[in-house]
Amino acid sequence: MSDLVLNVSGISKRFGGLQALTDVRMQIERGQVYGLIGPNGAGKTTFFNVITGLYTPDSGSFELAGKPYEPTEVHLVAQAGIARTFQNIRLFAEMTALENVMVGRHVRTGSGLLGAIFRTSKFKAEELAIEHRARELLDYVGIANLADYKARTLSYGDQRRLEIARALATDPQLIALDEPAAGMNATEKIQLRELIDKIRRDHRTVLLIEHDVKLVMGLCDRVTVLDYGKVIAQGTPAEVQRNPQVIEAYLGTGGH
Ligand SMILES: Nc1ncnc2c1ncn2[C@@H]1O[C@H](COP(=O)(O)OP(=O)(O)OP(=O)(O)O)[C@@H](O)[C@H]1O
Repeated sequence: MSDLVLNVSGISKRFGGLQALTDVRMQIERGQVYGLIGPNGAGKTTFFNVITGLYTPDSGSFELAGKPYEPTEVHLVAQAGIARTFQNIRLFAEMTALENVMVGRHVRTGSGLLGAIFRTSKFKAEELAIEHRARELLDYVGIANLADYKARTLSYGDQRRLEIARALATDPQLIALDEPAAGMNATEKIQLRELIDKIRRDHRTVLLIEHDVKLVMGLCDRVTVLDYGKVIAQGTPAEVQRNPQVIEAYLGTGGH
């Protein structure tokens, strides 16, 4: 039996007169790197925003790891098990790399505000554990040496790695990466690819929106192609690349 992490059924979203998503369906299995591609304005970001609670869909439903999942409020999304990065990096610029990851980890801890105020022993032990895990994650994404630097001083590629570390810190069922390769140079892209590969080898599940078709085709297990908010193809990269609708709508334009 397949192990579905995210089951998307019939998601539609309209903005005024614009139908941004129409009946989008998708099934993402555990351990997959799943690509979502499409020309500009196809609805990729809208879909991300729907699964991460920023927009409410007009119709359709989700199941996350077999349970109904209603992303109604942004802060509940990480708790439910979806972590994301953003097209325009959103780190806490004045906090260190380590502190940024620790913030992500706090989603999974319990001693709460009173524990923090009174600095209970449970709170202190928990903080130490959080710091330990955050350091492990910085090491995992390859920037352990930058732990004490403010996020804003990191290179672009390292800031993207830090965002991924922060997302992983929430122990997500699904990590959603919104154009992680945007603005990266060739070397950074190779490193990013290696990192996503490693994340998959560790049996984590990744949803990837990306304009870099080469990266998507080389990395993803399955791909969904959106055009004008509709799914026009779904399958392995090889299947999708052969699909005439895809060639016409997207790959044929050569512009992405
Ligand atoms: N908040 C909004 N209000 C109105 N229209 C919106 C809103 N968000 C997105 N849209 C419209 O919905 C359509 C899909 O946009 P979306 O940003 O999801 O596409 P995309 O595939 O992510 O594009 P890109 O590759 O350019 O980022 C576009 O026509 C866009 O103008």
